[in-house]
Amino acid sequence: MKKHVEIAEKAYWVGYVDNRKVPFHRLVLEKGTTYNAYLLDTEKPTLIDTVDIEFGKTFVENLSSMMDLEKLEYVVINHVEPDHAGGLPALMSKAKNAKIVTTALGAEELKNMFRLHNREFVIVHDGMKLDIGGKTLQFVETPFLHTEETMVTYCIEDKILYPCDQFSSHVATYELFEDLTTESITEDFNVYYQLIMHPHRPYVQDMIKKIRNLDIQMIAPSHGYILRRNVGNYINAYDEMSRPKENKKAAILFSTMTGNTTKIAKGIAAVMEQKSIKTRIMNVGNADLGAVIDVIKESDAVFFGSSTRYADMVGKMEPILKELKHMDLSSKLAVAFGSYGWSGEAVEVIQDYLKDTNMKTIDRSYLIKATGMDNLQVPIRIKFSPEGQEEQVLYPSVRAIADLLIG
Ligand SMILES: Cc1cc2nc3c(=O)[nH]c(=O)nc-3n(C[C@H](O)[C@H](O)[C@H](O)COP(=O)(O)O)c2cc1C
Repeated sequence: MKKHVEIAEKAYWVGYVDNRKVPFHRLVLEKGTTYNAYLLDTEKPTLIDTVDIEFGKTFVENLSSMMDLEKLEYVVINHVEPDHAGGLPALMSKAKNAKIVTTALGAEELKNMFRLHNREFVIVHDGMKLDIGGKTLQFVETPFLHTEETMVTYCIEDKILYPCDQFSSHVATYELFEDLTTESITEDFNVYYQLIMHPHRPYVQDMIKKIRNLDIQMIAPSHGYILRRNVGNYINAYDEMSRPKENKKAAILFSTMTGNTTKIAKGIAAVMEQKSIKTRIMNVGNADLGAVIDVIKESDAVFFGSSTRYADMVGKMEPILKELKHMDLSSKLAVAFGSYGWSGEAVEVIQDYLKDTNMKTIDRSYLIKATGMDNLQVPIRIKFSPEGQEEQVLYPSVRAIADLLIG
């Protein structure tokens, strides 16, 4: 197996090919994968990403046979997950003078994960450039692709984009370059996108806007094939696959005593409409049960809200919820919400009813697994009036739900 491969002048692949069936993110990667790291052998030698934590020692031995690691100036970490940053502990013990180049959040996570508090960090912000002596790197922050701290690195002289997880495929390739394989990589490329990137679809659109103005001749990701033929097609494919689905409909059904839950319902509607979701908002206080059921049937997502009065729901929410378990609603998302004063039992009672239906009932666990974001609160519980709490509690969660709906 080759230990390094030249990909451009003074730029080398120095990764590791893992040809096992690799357990990863609750999946088994049947075709294995690669952990692609790159060495830019300039006046200020720079490494871009490392390999999986399991292969850190082999990686460092390989690099040591190529260079004196004390001369390594920078280690760029695009993404902290241990299948890319996992070689850092082994590397940094030998690369005594190297500075770690990453985002502010990336630095915090790396310090805590690998006990690197005493090492020097260069904190990257969007658009920042770094002269590495003969080549210039430019950094673009791409949050949530794959996790929140993520960025990509572009080498201006070589016109190479190093996007870490983005544009990857899980294949244990020895050819390394897509144009050297006889097999089509389309399925592996698309499956990878669907599994890893699509849950963060809106961020893919943001990333594409940011990289569109770069002259990219090669994409050197951190898993699978390096892309240097029709590179624009791969960027267009991400653009196409991440476009929002149109014509989705939501209904917001609620009961209230004094109007606080109405305000929450209106806040939810505003966010949904910003995402071009056709939204119907309905106080079920005086509504006919049949009419409410029709609205539920024609919606793709339904929010059920009530304030709490003596530890229970108010108004006519209960008869509606009782109907749901007799209906086939398996294609629909369901969300509970409500205003409360101190304990907010109504929201939990709604949630109990929803879990007894075949709707996809969203809670915090569902959202963490679907989006990787841990700052969201669903069911949506708001103490008294939502005014002033929208940006912290209400809007981020509703935006994430809307993105699931149009994703
Ligand atoms: C008669 C009454 C009973 C209430 N009981 C509860 C309760 O058991 N638990 C709770 O968390 N809040 C309770 N609250 C507080 C309300 O849920 C809170 O004021 C809420 O913001 C009202 O929302 P709404 O305007 O949408 O009805 C009660 C309020 C009233 C007036």
